[in-house]
Amino acid sequence: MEVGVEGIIVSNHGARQLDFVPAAIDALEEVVLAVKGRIPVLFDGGIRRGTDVFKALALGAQAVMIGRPVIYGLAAKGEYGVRRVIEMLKDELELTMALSGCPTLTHITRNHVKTELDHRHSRL
Ligand SMILES: Cc1cc2nc3c(=O)[nH]c(=O)nc-3n(C[C@H](O)[C@H](O)[C@H](O)COP(=O)(O)O)c2cc1C
Repeated sequence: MEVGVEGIIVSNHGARQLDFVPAAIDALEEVVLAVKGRIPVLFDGGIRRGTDVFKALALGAQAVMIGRPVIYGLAAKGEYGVRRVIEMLKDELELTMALSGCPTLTHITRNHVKTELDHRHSRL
């Protein structure tokens, strides 16, 4: 931020280069906490269903991006397949929000998810 960065994408590039790097989802919260809301934090890597979108938003991402799922949709059914993948993610996210009592995206909070770290702290 000191050098003028206007946003951060938390990503491990789909773990394609180094498959032993930490999962992007495990790095997300640390980045969000460091940024303190000053710039947008986006997230990608491993988003496969609406519940994954919900979790990333709960951990503080402003938005998520997807890579392979749209490629799978494209390979299976062309343009229609890409549209279906996006529709499915949207429908699943909306269902997850409804089941979690979140009428809008801004209602999704950190309290909606528990991480391994939370569990570890609760045992101390
Ligand atoms: C076929 C393919 C090529 C990619 N090429 C690049 C690349 O050249 N540079 C890069 O930063 N990320 C690249 N990525 C990673 C994506 O930008 C993105 O971070 C990743 O696909 C998101 O994870 P997901 O596929 O699990 O949704 C590539 C991903 C795929 C599937």
